Amino acid sequence: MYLGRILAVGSSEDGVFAAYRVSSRSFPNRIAKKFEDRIAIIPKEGHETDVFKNPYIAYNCIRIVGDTAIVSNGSHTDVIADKINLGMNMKDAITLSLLTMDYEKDELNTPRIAAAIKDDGEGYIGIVTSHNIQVQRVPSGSAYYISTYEHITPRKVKFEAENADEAAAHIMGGGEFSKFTHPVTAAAAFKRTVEWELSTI
Ligand SMILES: NC(=O)c1ncn([C@@H]2O[C@H](COP(=O)(O)O)[C@@H](O)[C@H]2O)c1NC=O
Repeated sequence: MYLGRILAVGSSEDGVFAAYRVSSRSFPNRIAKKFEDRIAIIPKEGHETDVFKNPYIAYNCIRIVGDTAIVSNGSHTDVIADKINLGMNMKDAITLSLLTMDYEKDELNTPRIAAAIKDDGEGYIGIVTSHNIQVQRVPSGSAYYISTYEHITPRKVKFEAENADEAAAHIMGGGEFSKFTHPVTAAAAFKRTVEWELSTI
């Protein structure tokens, strides 16, 4: 089954995570690139001009703002992160940003999906489509995912990861996520004790 872009957030006794996967039929020549406090989705070398063919394929997919990790499938990652950085709560920051930026105006009306999670395990996950907007709490001790196509409401999932590398690997093709086609690249933030660690595949 093809789900398009997929994100997941959650927590267990092992730690707190935010994870992201690009699955893509049209733009498979992309990688996740790690910076100090963020991970970006960018074209592979030789495919840089793809960003002029489609405005939705290069963006920060994960940002860390203090105790909070933000994950999304587009430029709204930065809008949400900036609002949280200014003191807005996660629910309002996600809802307001999804409402304002709306679904993507491409041939598929691709939804925007987003989530944020604090290092205490409390989070929110949401989506805006052409016909709906939904933002839902993620309680500490649970994990949820959502995607741009097919699974367009938050779904509880067993997410097995003890660090950022394992979280990126899990969403790329472990457990439930192994059923979903066209994996391209993945990214994850994980916090066990002191610092958020970041990983890419
Ligand atoms: N975020 C992304 O990485 C991303 N990749 C592709 N899209 C959009 O989704 C459309 C369909 O792409 P695909 O057939 O690869 O799933 C693309 O034309 C583009 O407008 C994206 N936009 C949202 O998911």
